[in-house]
Amino acid sequence: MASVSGVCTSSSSTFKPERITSRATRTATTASASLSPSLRFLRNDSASCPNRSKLVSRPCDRLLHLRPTQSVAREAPANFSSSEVVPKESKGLEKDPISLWHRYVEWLYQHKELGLYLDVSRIGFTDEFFKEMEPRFQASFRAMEELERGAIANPDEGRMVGHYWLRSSHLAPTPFLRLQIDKTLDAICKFADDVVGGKIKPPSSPAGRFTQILSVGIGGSALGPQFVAEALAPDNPPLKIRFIDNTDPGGIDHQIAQLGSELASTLVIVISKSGGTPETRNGLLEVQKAFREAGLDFSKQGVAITQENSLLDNTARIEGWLARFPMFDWVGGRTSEMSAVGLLPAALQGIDIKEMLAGASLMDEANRTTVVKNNPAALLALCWYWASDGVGSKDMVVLPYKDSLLLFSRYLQQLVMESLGKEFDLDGNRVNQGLTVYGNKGSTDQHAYIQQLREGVHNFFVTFIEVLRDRPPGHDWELEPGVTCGDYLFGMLQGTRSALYANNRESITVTVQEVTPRSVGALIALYERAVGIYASLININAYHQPGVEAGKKAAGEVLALQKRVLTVLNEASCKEPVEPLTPEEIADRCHVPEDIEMIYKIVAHMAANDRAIIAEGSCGSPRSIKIYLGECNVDEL
Ligand SMILES: O=P(O)(O)OC[C@H]1O[C@](O)(CO)[C@@H](O)[C@@H]1O
Repeated sequence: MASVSGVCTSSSSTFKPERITSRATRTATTASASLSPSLRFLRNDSASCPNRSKLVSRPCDRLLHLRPTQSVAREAPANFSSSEVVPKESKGLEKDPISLWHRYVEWLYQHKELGLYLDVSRIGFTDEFFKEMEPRFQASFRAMEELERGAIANPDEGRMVGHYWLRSSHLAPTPFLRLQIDKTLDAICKFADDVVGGKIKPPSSPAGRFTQILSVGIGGSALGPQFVAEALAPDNPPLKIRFIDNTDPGGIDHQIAQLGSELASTLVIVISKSGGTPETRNGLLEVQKAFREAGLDFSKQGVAITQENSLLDNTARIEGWLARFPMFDWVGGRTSEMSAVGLLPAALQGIDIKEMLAGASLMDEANRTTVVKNNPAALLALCWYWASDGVGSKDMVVLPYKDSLLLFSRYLQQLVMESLGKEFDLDGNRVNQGLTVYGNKGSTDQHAYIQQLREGVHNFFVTFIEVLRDRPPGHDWELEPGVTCGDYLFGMLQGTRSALYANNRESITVTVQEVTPRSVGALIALYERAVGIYASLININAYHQPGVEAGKKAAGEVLALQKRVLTVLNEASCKEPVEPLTPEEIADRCHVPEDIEMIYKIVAHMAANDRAIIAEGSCGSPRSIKIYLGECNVDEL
């Protein structure tokens, strides 16, 4: 790969993962030993689960049977003895501090070069569980290996899944793909260097160079860049970034208004893999309108990141936009942070993208070992499976104790939930799988919902993200004798971890030295692989999102219905005198009486936006209203 100077500082690295080993006697928790007989049956009795011994591809039926038990627990009345309904894993966690210390040391994973640690000691999986899962992990490692070799790992869409190649192009299955990856990276670096260096400049800005980025995209075409900008952008980046990630006109207006006269020095990056996502298209049209109104030529400031020949790509090509970068068919939106989607905005903000790639590559390498205890992604998947019974029975609360990692949980929400939340498994069985992710940051959340986590409904496990370095060297000070501000943050994390565990709430802790491009790249890669391994354990396709289509289709139907409503209203409004209509009358004239409720909502929305007038009644009593259009459009009659 050509090395590029400037914003794309090149880095080389060698990899040597290392596990902290200990001669201390292993004392894993014996959670199951102290469970009631029936609860122990639920967790450990493999004889009762015929599939258990040959668990290669689907969650054990026995585990699926946990769902009713848990809904009983949630719905139990206040006077119901909680000990009768508390799920099995909330009991019997190891509490002896010395045994816990041994468990901590025994299971602690360290990646020396990345300065990353993974502590799974506060998840109560047993040795038996670990052994039972081993063959399934070996199967998932084989699946990951095939995926990396270019297998069609997304069978529904007939696609390869190649986000791992983006940071190690030599692994791409064909020379053509390798070339595509390397060429794109070089093009990103060159473009970013030229923009930051002022070689590529906006045509009519007094600043004489680009000062702002407006990123238009949604889902995987926004969440990674948002997370990385928050985590890594310097205090004074060469270009500041803001996002339009919705079709909310108010939000779009706000972003454009905030840019003000700097619109003239704004680089607009429109990101959409498919190139046809309505929210992104709308954002683009709104921004183009703002450019027109400001007398600016959008094409000189517009950049597209999309698949070749998509609608967006063709638009950008025909209109002669400033630049176009490819998204590859084999990279999914939610795993696209290391493609042009994430790398271009990052490089433009002065973030060292080669370090991000190096961190991800090192993490991928570590996750290729087939020894579960030495494989951090597998350890995460193991914990998720244990904590949520392999069926998502518990939610994953992600708590980074670092402001700059605020958006990590939001980023993970899509990565995990769009990947794992599936109705059917790969064999076509209805499984309704998933793993719910939420969280913001510590210690802030301690003053919000952690009260419930400690004492309320026990439907979660926590992942703490710890950052050891509080501030850059030389900036720290003691705000009271012997104690810094960062010590408080550290204390809050450790205190919460202990307090939750004391109340049988399990947790994982991921620790990094600092928030750097390298550690952020590694974190992304860690979770991408954990999702892949976990998906394989539960036998689902992590790389498609059929469920999203239903909402998109329904939205399209609403808009089609609105057009029919407008036609009917226009006809009535062109009459002399004007004929205001009730929702029922509109529904009848549209020949869809069954859509009356939606028609009411459509006219109420139109009235709220001065596009229709309520002649009689009020929206509080839907049957009472009569509505017409303020203007009659004769051309449409
Ligand atoms: O990049 P696109 O094609 O605009 O899609 C945006 C997002 O929409 C989805 O397809 C569905 O919500 C996501 O998977 C994707 O990240």
